[in-house]
Amino acid sequence: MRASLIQIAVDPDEPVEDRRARVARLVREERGAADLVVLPELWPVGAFAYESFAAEAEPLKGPTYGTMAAAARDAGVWLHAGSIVEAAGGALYNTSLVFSPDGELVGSYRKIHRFGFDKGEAVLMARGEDLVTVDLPQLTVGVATCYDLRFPELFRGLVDAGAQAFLLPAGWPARRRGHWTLLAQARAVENQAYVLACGTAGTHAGVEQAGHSIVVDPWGEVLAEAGPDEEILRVVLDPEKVTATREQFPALKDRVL
Ligand SMILES: O=C(O)CCC(=O)C(=O)O
Repeated sequence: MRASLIQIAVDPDEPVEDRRARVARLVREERGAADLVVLPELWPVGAFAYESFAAEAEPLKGPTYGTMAAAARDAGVWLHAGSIVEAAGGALYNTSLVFSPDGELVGSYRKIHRFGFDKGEAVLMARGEDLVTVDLPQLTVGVATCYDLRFPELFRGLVDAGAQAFLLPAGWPARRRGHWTLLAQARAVENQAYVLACGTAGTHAGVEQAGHSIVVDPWGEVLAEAGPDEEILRVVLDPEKVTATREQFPALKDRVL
């Protein structure tokens, strides 16, 4: 299975509408090169652009949904379209969208762990409650978002639900880039699963982004890692590797708690 992670630069000078069109073009250009495309967290607005969340909030089936459904269909790929600021029932959520190659929504995930402590996303957004997995043709993927990466119990829950790979869109700050790489490898090793973690590039709302999107295999080896700027990472995933790793080193079977 060929996967492409598109590490988008989120530049406050680029209007959201233009970025949507540009990202849709980038997804379409993966036609024939990828089976699965992954985008970052909140790339339309910027994960730290808190003051724009309300203005850029959209219903689940809003402009990003429409543009990304069409891009998935045109590219003929499974698309994790990153996340949007979703407006629903008077609240905002950080919601990820996953589309099939027919452009059908096959999964949506509301971020469970909101970042910011007593500020920002943590107070502006409501918390998701449900774990989400999606069955791709050869691989069951579990979905998590950015700060979720720090909470291993969420990933164990996804493994219990059948996940063999984790798709993690993010808007991770450059200041904690070391944690990002370390935690991505840790989640892969402890769960014997692929980690596909796609971050943003650039600086928005005064927060320099780490970039450095990363793909880690079930043994913890880094298959590919981006630099700090906008970039597309292309990797080949082997679903058999998950089975083989779990059989040859069956640590998951020794869980007690
Ligand atoms: O945990 C971190 O260091 C970054 C998390 C974050 O930026 C987010 O969830 O938006």
